Amino acid sequence: MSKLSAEQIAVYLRKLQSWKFENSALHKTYRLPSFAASIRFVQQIAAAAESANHHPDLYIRSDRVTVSLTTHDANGVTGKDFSLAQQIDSISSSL
Ligand SMILES: C[C@H](O)[C@H](O)[C@H]1CNC2=NC(N)=NC(=O)C2=N1
Repeated sequence: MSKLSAEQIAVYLRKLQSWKFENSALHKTYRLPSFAASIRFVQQIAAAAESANHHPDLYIRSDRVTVSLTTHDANGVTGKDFSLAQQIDSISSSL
């Protein structure tokens, strides 16, 4: 899968909620009620990542989880990143 152009990324970003594109990756920080909830959220993200064979970078800081997505094999953002971002948003809305 080849990386998306800046124009394509801008179009896809409008379909997502509060994701940012920076340094060739998608980023979003989620607020959770507790550190334990952050860990549970990350476990659900991990399951979705394994199913997709597409893995985010995760930064956990107490009640905040920052998700960063890029496609290593393409050295940029691809449809796989947007697809997993949508899955992670739906996980967060079902918490
Ligand atoms: C061999 C395996 O399919 C690849 O390494 C997968 C695993 N997870 C991945 N995750 C991400 N974010 N980008 C990739 O290019 C990628 N490639």
